[in-house]
Amino acid sequence: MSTRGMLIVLSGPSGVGKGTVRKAMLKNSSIKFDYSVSMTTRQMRPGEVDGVDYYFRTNEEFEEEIKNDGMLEYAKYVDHYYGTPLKYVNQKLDAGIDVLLEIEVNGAMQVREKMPDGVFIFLTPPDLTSLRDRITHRGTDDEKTIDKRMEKAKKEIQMMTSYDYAVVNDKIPNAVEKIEGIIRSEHLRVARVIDQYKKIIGD
Ligand SMILES: Nc1nc2c(ncn2[C@@H]2O[C@H](COP(=O)(O)OP(=O)(O)O)[C@@H](O)[C@H]2O)c(=O)[nH]1
Ligand SMILES: Nc1ncnc2c1ncn2[C@@H]1O[C@H](COP(=O)(O)OP(=O)(O)O)[C@@H](O)[C@H]1O
Repeated sequence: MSTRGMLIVLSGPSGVGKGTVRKAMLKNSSIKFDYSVSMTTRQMRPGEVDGVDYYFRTNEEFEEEIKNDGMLEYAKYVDHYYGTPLKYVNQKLDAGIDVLLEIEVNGAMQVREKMPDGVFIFLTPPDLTSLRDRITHRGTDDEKTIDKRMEKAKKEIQMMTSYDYAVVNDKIPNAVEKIEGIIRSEHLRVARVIDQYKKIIGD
């Protein structure tokens, strides 16, 4: 029997660099995992692709998924729904593949309830000024939305205490290296590997 995959939850305020760090890990890292594409009702940004960046859905479609118990978790964030389709996550974990979720804090806390053996990592900015700079520099939000995201960011950073690990995204390679270290160590936890030793130590 193959060991079940590990669920890795990466959260952090909007603009901290979650997507950038995740893409860097998928591209270069020796760490293997699948990324769970989220569903959202927000508008597609230029360059985004349906099914790759998000599954872009209408409010009605999203609410139908919720009703059918199709979501592992979901939250409203700056007036839009965001959520994790449950089926994909379970399929991958059952196949022994690690899955990474990149989600905001309310959703992460729902996952904690349902899948407590996940690994919960909070990505933080070096400071609030650089967070604002990154969101502004990304050029995807107007001033009003940036203000909303910054207000939300302060509250989100307070939620850091509910996570297992905190990683500062000062430089992308540093953050990637730290997250890789966390994942490697988590794979060695006795609780995760004990099944492989049952033949030696008995039940
Ligand atoms: N709860 C939850 N949050 C999500 C999900 N997908 C994305 N988010 C979060 O929703 C917030 C807004 O996402 P988005 O509009 O793409 O902005 P960006 O992540 O700041 O580029 C971010 O904090 C995301 O991490 C999801 O499936 N569930
Ligand atoms: N370590 C970093 N230093 C400087 N800029 C960064 C860093 N990480 C990400 N960025 C930039 O910050 C902006 C927001 O990053 P993004 O990955 O979209 O954040 P998130 O997914 O958390 O909303 C992007 O323009 C990205 O290039």
